Amino acid sequence: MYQHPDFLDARQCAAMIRLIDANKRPSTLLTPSADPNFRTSESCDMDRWSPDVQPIDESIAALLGIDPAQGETMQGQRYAPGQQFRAHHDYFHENEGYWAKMVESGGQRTWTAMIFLNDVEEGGATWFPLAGIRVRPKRGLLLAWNNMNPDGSPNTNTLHEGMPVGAGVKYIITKWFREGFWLRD
Ligand SMILES: O=C(O)CCC(=O)C(=O)O
Ligand SMILES: [Fe+2]
Repeated sequence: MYQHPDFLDARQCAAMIRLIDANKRPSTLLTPSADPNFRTSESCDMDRWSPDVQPIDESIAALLGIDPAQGETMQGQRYAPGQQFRAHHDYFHENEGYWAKMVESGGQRTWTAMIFLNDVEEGGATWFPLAGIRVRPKRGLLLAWNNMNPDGSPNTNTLHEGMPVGAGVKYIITKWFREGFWLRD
């Protein structure tokens, strides 16, 4: 797992927060969970062609050395106090019903990049219980990790959780990359 402090400046973070507040709706899951509190945040698509988003989108791809066309639509996420995203992997489970659709949209997820857009008063850390890493929200801080092992198999040690916010509101953007092309012409 890599960390890049101050990847975004205060102005860029504020612009992303404004877009999230304007467009947020309840977050969804690819596979329904038996736990109604599995993912309680709100999310939105960040339009990759909008003037505030495009430079950020492209700078994340450049940092990772990945073609921007392999990147899914960036997600904005907002967690109010008590909201969370319980432990999960970002890679797809190839035995699930959704997998055929994912193959058509670029295949497996490889890298995840996420950026904290604000400092949070209490809680809201991103926790990797198997890797033993816990990162507190810090405005502008980017985290990146590869969900795959070198041989292309899913790295189960990337299990992670967006811990419940205690006080304040947590805003992040998340960018997932595919092994193939998400965008095609
Ligand atoms: O909110 C967090 O800290 C984690 C978010 C996350 O895991 C995701 O967007 O896939
Ligand atoms: Fe995740």
